[in-house]
Amino acid sequence: MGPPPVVADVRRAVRHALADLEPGDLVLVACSGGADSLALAAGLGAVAPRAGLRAGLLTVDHGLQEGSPDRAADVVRLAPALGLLGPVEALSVSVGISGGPEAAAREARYAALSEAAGRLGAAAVLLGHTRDDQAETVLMRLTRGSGTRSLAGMPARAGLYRRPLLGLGRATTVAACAALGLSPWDDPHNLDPRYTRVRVRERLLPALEEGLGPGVAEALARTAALCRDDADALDEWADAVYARAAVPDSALSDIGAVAVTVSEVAGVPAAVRRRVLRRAAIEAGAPPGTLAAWHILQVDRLVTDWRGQRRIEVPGGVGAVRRCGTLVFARQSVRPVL
Ligand SMILES: Nc1ncnc2c1ncn2[C@@H]1O[C@H](COP(=O)(O)OP(=O)(O)OP(=O)(O)O)[C@@H](O)[C@H]1O
Repeated sequence: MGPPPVVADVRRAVRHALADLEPGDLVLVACSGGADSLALAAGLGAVAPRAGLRAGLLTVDHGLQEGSPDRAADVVRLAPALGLLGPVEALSVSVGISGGPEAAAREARYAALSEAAGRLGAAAVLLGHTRDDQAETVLMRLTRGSGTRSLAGMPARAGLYRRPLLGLGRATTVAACAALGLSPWDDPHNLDPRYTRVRVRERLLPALEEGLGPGVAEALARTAALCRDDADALDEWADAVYARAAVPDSALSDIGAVAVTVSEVAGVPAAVRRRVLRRAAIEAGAPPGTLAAWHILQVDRLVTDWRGQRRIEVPGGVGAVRRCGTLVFARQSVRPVL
């Protein structure tokens, strides 16, 4: 008799996500002890031996909640029973408060996971995000007025990180844990309505399903996948335009400034042009995370309708300045040199 269907679903998803790895490669699962990452850890433990992969586990103790060291210790103890026979580590991080405790904890967590993965020579680190997490992410971004790249949600792969469970619902991971006799940890944050994500999960999505019928989460996840394809195509197009439009001027690149020829970008579709401008701003030093769509819309007006307006400031102390036939992006500190 095979495993219960929900357990088989998780294993299939893990197998599919790891299909390109070579025997002997090390795969680590980032496990909080919650249902999603616990089901994922069990899936990895079952799949790795047959694929000839080495499998280990990382759990992060943010030190923000009472009992979190005990939770981390429980996860570490459980790992061998799940079939994870490679390195298993509990990583302690100290979390600052800038940008809110949620964002700070996430940043510290990814830094610790990346450091450990590098030190241990891992070929991949698995994260337990599910289709429901994806739907919540897309809904939050939709209501902030995002473009296709942002509506594409979380990628199945980014660098070392992989998200094998993006095609499965949270109900599957909960059922898989139950079928395997595992007791996931319930993060009290997951019920705290001060968090936007909790309100989206507990109130907004249920209200949407009540009003519009079931399947909203699946539909949002499908939208993310479609947006990803569109965004990838537009990025490729924008790369080609950028290669033509960027002015090869060593005096500019020496000081980290970037210039774009206006006539090369003026005639291309707005979605492509905005991507070119975004890339130029980033190359001049604007931090991608804080560069919003509306910043780029303002910069775009320097191309399409610039009478009167010559300069737009974007995050990171970077300004875009229209100078005759070019748009120059430069940090404030180097502008006097220009
Ligand atoms: N304390 C932890 N230790 C190890 N891995 C963790 C921890 N917390 C979260 N993760 C990993 O991150 C995944 C997503 O967790 P969660 O949804 O709580 O994070 P998030 O803050 O929304 O993260 P993201 O920025 O990736 O969306 C988990 O399934 C797990 O793989």
